[in-house]
Amino acid sequence: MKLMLIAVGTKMPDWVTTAYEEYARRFPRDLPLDLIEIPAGKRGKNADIKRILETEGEKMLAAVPKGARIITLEVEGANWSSPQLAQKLTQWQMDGRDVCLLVGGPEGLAPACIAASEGKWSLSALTMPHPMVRVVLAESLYRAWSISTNHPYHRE
Ligand SMILES: C[S@@+](CC[C@H](N)C(=O)[O-])C[C@H]1O[C@@H](n2cnc3c(N)ncnc32)[C@H](O)[C@@H]1O
Repeated sequence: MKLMLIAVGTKMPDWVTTAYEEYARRFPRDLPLDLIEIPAGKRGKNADIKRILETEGEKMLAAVPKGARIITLEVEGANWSSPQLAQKLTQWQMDGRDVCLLVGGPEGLAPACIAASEGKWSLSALTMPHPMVRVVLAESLYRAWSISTNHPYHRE
């Protein structure tokens, strides 16, 4: 099984890329965390935000492999503790389907992505900038993996 982070936004600041890769590179071979960046639509003065969101959503869903489980990152989703996330990760691994984690852009996720979601995950009740979400998500999943494998990274 693989984890795929499908996120709106390219050209992240260096600190985001460095921090994200610091965690992403730690995942084991049998559970890689792959990143697919979806270019954000141009948000000019008279931009049609609804259309931009729809286009971003279409591109995100097109990047999801057939049969994969879609988890959307949403402020109003469910809060999972690290041990709960570790349980979810173990269940997902047993189930064998790839897991796609969808992170929206400045206006959030397209309705089509939310409709396709099999689980809504909130990292916090606070709204975070989408570059920050990548970093917190990668660390949280890495910690969950470390709990599920008794790796010493996670200490109570
Ligand atoms: C800047 S936020 C979008 C804010 C937008 N006003 C909204 O309500 O969705 C960009 C993306 O980051 C993710 N995000 C931001 N904060 C989050 C949180 N606390 N938990 C989970 N995902 C979050 C969501 O996927 C969101 O679509």
